[in-house]
Amino acid sequence: MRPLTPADLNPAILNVQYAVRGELAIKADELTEKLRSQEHQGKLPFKRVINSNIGNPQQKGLDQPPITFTRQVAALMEYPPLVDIVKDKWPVDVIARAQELQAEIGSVGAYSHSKGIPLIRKHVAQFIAERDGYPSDPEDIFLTAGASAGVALLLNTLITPHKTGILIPIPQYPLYTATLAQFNGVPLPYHLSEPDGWKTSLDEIRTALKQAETDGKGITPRALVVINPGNPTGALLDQKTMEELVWLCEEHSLVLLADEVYQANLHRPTEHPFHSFKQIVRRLNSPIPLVSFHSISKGVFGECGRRGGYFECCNVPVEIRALLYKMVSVGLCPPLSGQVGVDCLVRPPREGEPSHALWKKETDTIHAALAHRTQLMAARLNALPGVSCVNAPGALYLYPRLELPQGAVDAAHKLGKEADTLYALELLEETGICVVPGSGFGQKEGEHHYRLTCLCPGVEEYVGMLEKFHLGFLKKYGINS
Ligand SMILES: Cc1ncc(COP(=O)(O)O)c(C=O)c1O
Repeated sequence: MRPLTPADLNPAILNVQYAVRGELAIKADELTEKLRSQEHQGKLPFKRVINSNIGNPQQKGLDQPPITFTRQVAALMEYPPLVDIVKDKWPVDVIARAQELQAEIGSVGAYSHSKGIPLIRKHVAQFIAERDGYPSDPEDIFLTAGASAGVALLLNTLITPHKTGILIPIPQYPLYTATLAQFNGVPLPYHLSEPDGWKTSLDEIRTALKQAETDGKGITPRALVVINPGNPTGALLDQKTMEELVWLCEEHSLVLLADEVYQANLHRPTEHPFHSFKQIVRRLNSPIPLVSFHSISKGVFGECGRRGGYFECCNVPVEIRALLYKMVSVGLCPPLSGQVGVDCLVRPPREGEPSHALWKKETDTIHAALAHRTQLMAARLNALPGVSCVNAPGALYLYPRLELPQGAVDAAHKLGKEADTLYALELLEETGICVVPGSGFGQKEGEHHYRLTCLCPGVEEYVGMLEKFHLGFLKKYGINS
């Protein structure tokens, strides 16, 4: 029998790249294994690997605690007889919530409706209506296994192979480039403006559209992806830019895909508030098709392993919604534990309810820690020679820019790598800190960045390690004069 080789596989799969779990993450796993083995005891220059490469808040070593309310409801959903043990100990609103969901769902071990449990979709619609001040229809809501599943479904649905252009921001979360590669979509990159705090530039988008029109490849631009708050940049869109983006979608008949998974991660909400695209589209009375994504993975909820999220369709014709329903039904249903998580996300305890005080204390503490770390890390990174870093107002990341010595660029090229990859690899080998090089998110030729999360506890020690490494790296490769 002839052996199976990668050449036998779907070539689109071979083109998929996903840096967040790429070379650096693989190396980090190897180092974690080494730290565990007797043979390498004491031989590495650090005691633990710090996973700063991925927004995984509850990861071991980062230790962001789960929200008690969510876990109590989830526990009762998993094992309803638990109520006999906890009924005098846990708040009555937790028990009432779990019983309400049990009455609707039955066992979390059963398949549900393919779009998700109707009652939970109703709660999502109520959450959206309250957030935006405009009604939302539960029939427009699809619960998903995280936002990623929704994004993949929409891209797969919109793409006619090799002909469909999807406008994506650069830098971007590599879910988009990876999924476009998988489904043979054509990325139409538009650059965010770093000197303006990673602002979204309409001119850049128009340039990308013009290029698609004139390059003779017959690409039809079909959708505009906007990530707000941004990953990896943490930038937030202002309402004026959002309005202009909606009009641009009208002008070019584009579907707007609004990735809003970081909507609750706001470090300076008075100065940089979040506005949903749904609100802007409704306020402008715009007819553009909009699909917006949200998730239980981020915010202060951080339940990313539970795989829960939703998307809302707005101005999407009923027959297209029906096609989406057909496609999700092929996968049967999103995980029930994720759906329960979505219910807790969109229906937290209200003021006056017994669980509210603890919920507020826990969520306030996490928000404050994320904001503090972001602020401190940005200030300290900015004080380093050859580093400039936008002090991100949102999301879970910083995306510092590096001016690297020519010696480092040359050394990296000899290894067939980008200089920021070399920087990230050496950072990992010397300190155990795992970050993602900017090449994984897209950047302009000759630029270097890396993305790190603001999820690491012990921020003073952590940033101290980054500083020491950076100065040593500049010395090793010769500081540019
Ligand atoms: C911008 C963005 N969208 C979507 C996702 C995927 O989130 P989920 O865990 O809900 O699939 C992420 C995860 O990091 C993200 O950063």
